Amino acid sequence: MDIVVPILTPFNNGKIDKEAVKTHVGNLLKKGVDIIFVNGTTGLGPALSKDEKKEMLDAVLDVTNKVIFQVGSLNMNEVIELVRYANDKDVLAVASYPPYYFTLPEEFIILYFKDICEESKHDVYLYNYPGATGKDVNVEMVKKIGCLTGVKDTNPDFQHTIKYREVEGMKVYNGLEGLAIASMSVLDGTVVGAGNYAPELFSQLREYLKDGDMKKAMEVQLLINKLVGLTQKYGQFSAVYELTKAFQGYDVGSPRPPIYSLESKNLIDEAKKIWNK
Ligand SMILES: O=C(O)C(=O)C[C@H](O)[C@H](O)COP(=O)(O)O
Repeated sequence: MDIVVPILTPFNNGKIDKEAVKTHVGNLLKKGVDIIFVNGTTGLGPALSKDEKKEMLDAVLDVTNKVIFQVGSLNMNEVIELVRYANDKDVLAVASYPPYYFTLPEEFIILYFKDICEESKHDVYLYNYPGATGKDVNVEMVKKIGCLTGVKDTNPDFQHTIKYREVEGMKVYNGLEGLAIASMSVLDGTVVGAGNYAPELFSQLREYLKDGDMKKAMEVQLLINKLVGLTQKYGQFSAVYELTKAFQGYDVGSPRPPIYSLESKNLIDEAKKIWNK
């Protein structure tokens, strides 16, 4: 039952604040988080330069090697450079979303992941996020790619996620907070952006599941849903920064445009009414 957090990327004056990264990672691990997913969606991965992606990896590795390093890009030279960079590092895996924006034949997506596997000394995971990339790398494609050993499926269709279990030995996660209770019950765990600001809730959820207390587990899941729903009302990728500061008690800088900062006291007031931590 892994709790994987796609860590936010803390910016100060447009630059990555490495000390804030280290403080945040250290706190998350103390609160029961098992793995840090670097350069994911919550981490604004697609909006980072290749050097910033490396910077984030190095900052997190200063604290832990329980890292999945997301390397996806539309520039294959950058993807390969990031994979090679990770080859010299101690990480659990590299991961990538499929090439987005362009309409591509299935064969090109298969070749993309095969090229990454060819270059990587580490396990290679799929970050499947059809809602954002417009591509669904389903279990049939995963079988054709033949070298992926893990998947984070950000997908409200839990049947779709479960189908990856057909691939022997593959680590399977779902990336939606609303499915955390299901992911921690029958998958290898959950990947949750809300884990940045409420790691305690996912740890609590896991304990209740381990104890077989489904009533309490569902209560925590419904509380998580309320918090995530609130962030979506304000703009979830900006709200994560404000809620992390409010609930975890340290500054994590701000997002960077086009993900603009939120200056909203209402968000914090409403969030504290939901979760009186
Ligand atoms: O941030 C990441 O990298 C994650 O893995 C978690 C989810 O993939 C994203 O938070 C997107 O979630 P939604 O926008 O709510 O669909």
